[in-house]
Amino acid sequence: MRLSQIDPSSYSNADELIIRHVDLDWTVNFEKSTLSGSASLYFKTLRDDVEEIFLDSSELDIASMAIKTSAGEVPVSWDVGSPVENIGSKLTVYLPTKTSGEFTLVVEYETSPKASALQWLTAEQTCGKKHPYLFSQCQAIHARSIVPCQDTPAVKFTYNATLRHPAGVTGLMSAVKKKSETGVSYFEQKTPIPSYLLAIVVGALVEKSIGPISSVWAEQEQIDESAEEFSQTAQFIAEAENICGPYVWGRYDLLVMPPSFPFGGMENPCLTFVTPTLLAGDKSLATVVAHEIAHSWTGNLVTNRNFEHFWLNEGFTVFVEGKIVGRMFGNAARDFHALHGLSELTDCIKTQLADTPDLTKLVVDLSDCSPDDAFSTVPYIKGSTFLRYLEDLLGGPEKFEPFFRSYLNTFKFKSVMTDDFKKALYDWFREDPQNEVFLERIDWDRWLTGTGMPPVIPNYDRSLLDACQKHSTLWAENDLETIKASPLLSEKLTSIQIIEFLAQLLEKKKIQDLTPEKLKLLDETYHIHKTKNAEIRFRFVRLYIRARMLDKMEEILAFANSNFRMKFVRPVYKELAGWPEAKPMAVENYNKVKDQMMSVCAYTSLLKGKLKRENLKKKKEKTKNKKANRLIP
Ligand SMILES: CC/C=C\C/C=C\C[C@@H](O)/C=C/C=C/C=C\[C@@H](O)CCCC(=O)O
Ligand SMILES: [Zn+2]
Repeated sequence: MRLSQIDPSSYSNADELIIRHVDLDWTVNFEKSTLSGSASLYFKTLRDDVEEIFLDSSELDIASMAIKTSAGEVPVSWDVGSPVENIGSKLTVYLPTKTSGEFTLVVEYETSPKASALQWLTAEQTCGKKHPYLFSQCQAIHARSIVPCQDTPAVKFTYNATLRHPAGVTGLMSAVKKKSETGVSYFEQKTPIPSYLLAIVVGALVEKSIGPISSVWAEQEQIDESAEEFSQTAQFIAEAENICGPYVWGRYDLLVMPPSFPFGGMENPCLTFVTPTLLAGDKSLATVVAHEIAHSWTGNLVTNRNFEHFWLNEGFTVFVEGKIVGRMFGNAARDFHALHGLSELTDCIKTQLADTPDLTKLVVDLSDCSPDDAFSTVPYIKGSTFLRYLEDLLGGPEKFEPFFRSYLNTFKFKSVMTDDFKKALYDWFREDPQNEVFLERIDWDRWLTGTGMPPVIPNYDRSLLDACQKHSTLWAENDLETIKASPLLSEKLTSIQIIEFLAQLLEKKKIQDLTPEKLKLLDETYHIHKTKNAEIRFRFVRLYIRARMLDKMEEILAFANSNFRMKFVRPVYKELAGWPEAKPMAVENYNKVKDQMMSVCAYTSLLKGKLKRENLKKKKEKTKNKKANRLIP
C-alpha cells in the first residue's frame, strides 16, 4: 500500500501543507531512555482551507497540541492511528478552522524508550565507562520516532534546537552549535533539510581540529587515532568543491561512533557520523569520508523525493566519491574503486537479493516494502555505474562535469525524482545537436527498471584489479604445495587490493581444498591476524565459515560482536544460518547480543530472509488468485 501519493512510506499530506521550520526543545533523560519536551512545527499551506494535518509518528507519547497564530494559541485535538510494523502510526491533527497561510503547531511529547531512531548506551558500553551515550540514526524513516513530522524527503525545513542534557557530557546535532552553557546546548541549521537528516548525539566527547572547517569528535580513547585516520578530510572537501560547487553548510565535522552504529557513515549535515570500523590505521577506508562529504551536495542539497529514487542520493554520491578518489590518487585508483564496487554488487545480487529480484532495480517500488528492507548496495553501485556510462557516452568528464554542476545548482534545496534528472540531462545535452545520436542510445528502461547487474559495464582501467585476480585464481585453483611455490606470494598487495582479492575468492563457487592449512597460509601471507582493517577481517571470517571450521567459531562470533555495522553483521549471520552445525551457536550468540544492536540491525540481521520469503509467498498467492479470478467466466 502507498501511504500517500508523494511518498509510499509517509502518511503526510505534503500536497496540502508543508513544514518550513522546526524549533525543538529537548531534554535528554538517560535514566528513562527518552527525549521529552516540545516541537514547534511552522507550516505553510499549499492550498486554501486545509482542515487536517497528517503526520508520521512512531510510539510518541503526546501530552498536548496547540495551534499558534498571530491571534494567539488554541488547543487542538488529534488522533493516533493503529501502528503499522516498520512504518509507525498516522497522526491526524484536526485544525479548529479551515486554515490557509502560515501557522505553528506546538506539540508537547516524550519519545518511547524503544524509539527506533535512538540508541541508548550505558556507561559500561562506552570506551570511557564513565558516562552514558545516546545517538540517533533517522534515515530512512525513523525521524518519526523522535519528532512528529512529515517524515518524507519531499519536505525540507530549517531547524533550531535547545538540548538539555547532563552537565558532564557533550551534546551535538546535525547543525551548527551556536552556544553552550552547563547542561544546555543551542543549535541552528540554516539550510533546509529533510527529516532523515535530523541527528543527535550526547556523550563524553572530545574534539580535535583536522582542518579549517573541521574537527573530529570521539571519546578521548579514540581521538588521536581518529584525527590521524581522517587527516585527508580538508583535501576531500576541496576536491568535492572543485567538482560540485561551493560548500554551503558552514562546518564539516566528523563523529566517530560507538561500534554499534549500524552503517559505515551517515551524512548528517555539519556532523558526519562514522563507524569506528573505519579506523584501519592506514587511511585505507577513509574513502567513506569522501563519500559522506560528497553527500553535502548529492543527497543533502539535492535530495531524493522519496526512497524509491534513493539512487539519486547514493548513486550520485558514489559517482562524486569516485571523482574525488580520481583527483587525489589517479584514474587507475578511481576505476579500481568502481570495479571493487561491482564485486560487492555481484555478491549482493547473488546472496542478499537472490529471492527479491525486484529490489535489484534502480528505481524500486516501496508500496509494500519498508525502506530498511529494500536497502542494499544496488542504488549505490548500479546508480554510479549508470552515471559513469552516461559520462563516457556524452563526451567524458570535460563535457559531463559542467552539466553535473548545473544539475546540482538547479535543484539545490529541492527534492527530485528520476524524471527531473532525465529532463535536466536532455535539456543540457540537446543544446548540441551532435549529442542526439548518443542520447538516443540510452536505454532508460533497462537501466532504471531492469533487474540484475548493470546492462553496460564501462571500460574501466583494470590494471590494479589484475593482481587481485591473479591472487584469487592462485588460491582458488591450486593445492597448498603449488601455492607455496608461487612467486606471487612475495608480491605486495595494498589493503584495498587484499579486500578485493578476498572478495573474489568468496565469489568463487568452489575453492580447491579450502582446508585449515590453506587458510593458515593465507592468513600468514597477507598478515590478516595483524590487520585492524575490518573489511579484511570480515571477508576472512567468511572464509572460515565457508571452510566449515568449527574450531574458529569463537573468532567468527568475536568479529560478529566487535561491531554491529549491518554491512558486516548481516552476511555473517546469513552464512552461519546456512551451516547446520554452527547455526545453534549463532542463534544463541545473536540472542545474547541483540539488545546491544540498534533495532534496525537486530531486525534485519535475523528475520529478513524469512520475512521476504513470506512476503514473496503472499505475492505469488495474490497473483495466482488474480489469474484464477480472471478465468472465472
Ligand atoms: C532502494 C533502497 C530504498 C530505500 C533505502 C533507503 C534507506 C535505507 C535505510 O535503511 C537507511 C540507510 C542509511 C544509510 C547510511 C549510510 C550508508 O551509506 C552506509 C552503507 C553501508 C555501510 O557502509 O555500512
Ligand atoms: Zn551514502
